Amino acid sequence: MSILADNISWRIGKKTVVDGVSLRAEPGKVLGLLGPNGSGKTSLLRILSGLRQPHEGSVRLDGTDMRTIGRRALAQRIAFVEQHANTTADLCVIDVVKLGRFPHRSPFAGWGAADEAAVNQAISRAGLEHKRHDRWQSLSGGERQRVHIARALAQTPTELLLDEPTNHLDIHHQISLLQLISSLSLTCIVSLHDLNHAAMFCDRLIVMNQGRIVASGSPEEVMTERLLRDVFAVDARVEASPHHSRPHVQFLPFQPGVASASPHRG
Ligand SMILES: Nc1ncnc2c1ncn2[C@@H]1O[C@H](COP(=O)(O)OP(=O)(O)OP(=O)(O)O)[C@@H](O)[C@H]1O
Repeated sequence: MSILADNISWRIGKKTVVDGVSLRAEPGKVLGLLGPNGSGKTSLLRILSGLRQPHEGSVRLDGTDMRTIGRRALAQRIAFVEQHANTTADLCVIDVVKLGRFPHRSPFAGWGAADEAAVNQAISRAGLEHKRHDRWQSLSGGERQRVHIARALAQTPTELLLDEPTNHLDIHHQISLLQLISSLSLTCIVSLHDLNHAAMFCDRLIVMNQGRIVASGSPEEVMTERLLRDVFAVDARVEASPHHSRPHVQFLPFQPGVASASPHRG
């Protein structure tokens, strides 16, 4: 067991954004978080990362209530790559990645061999060796995204949470990032919009709608034509891929003259 959320809810004003969510994320497995825009994925990830307290329910890390774990101890084990992460300071790639070591360093300890190894491995895994001395401001959106992922890996977390990490990446880097995530022996929770990538690389999937979990299970159990119609308001055919045997979704065009029902949001 690694992350266990029990019946958590979070509200803003009168709106319940996360509504009675329970989940379990396990070491060495990738849990995919799916759902239409505004269904509560980011809000849930912020709670699971400890950035936000749920109004109801609890999150446990290896059985310990997260509220009783100090900020530094939390930062030593959970890395969270947010969707619109930015860095305004005038830093180079290597400096941003080094920030990932911050939770592990004491004020009196110098930069050690473990720090150096973690940063180098993270830079290499994110495919950024040739960019390590480039300035942050000179990077493209996708390169910046990969630097944030490298910073999270340099943190050497046991839990890695990523909010739409493939957003700005070209297809090569999307696939290589998801392959990297699925090869790590960490507890990973990743929100994704690409349903085929989710089916290919996640061990289990959770689908959210209006703050609630409406489906969970293996990609085969979750990725059904009915769910795609009911939750995402798309007509699609789902078949086992002959190449990787996971479900593969083929989307059909909306019928002319038939208004597509957009997913219902609160
Ligand atoms: N701080 C906030 N103030 C007001 N509304 C908020 C706040 N945080 C979240 N919400 C609302 O809660 C809902 C869920 O937002 P959230 O960002 O968690 O959804 P999401 O599933 O990650 O969406 P997307 O796929 O578009 O990134 C949205 O309607 C959003 O506007």
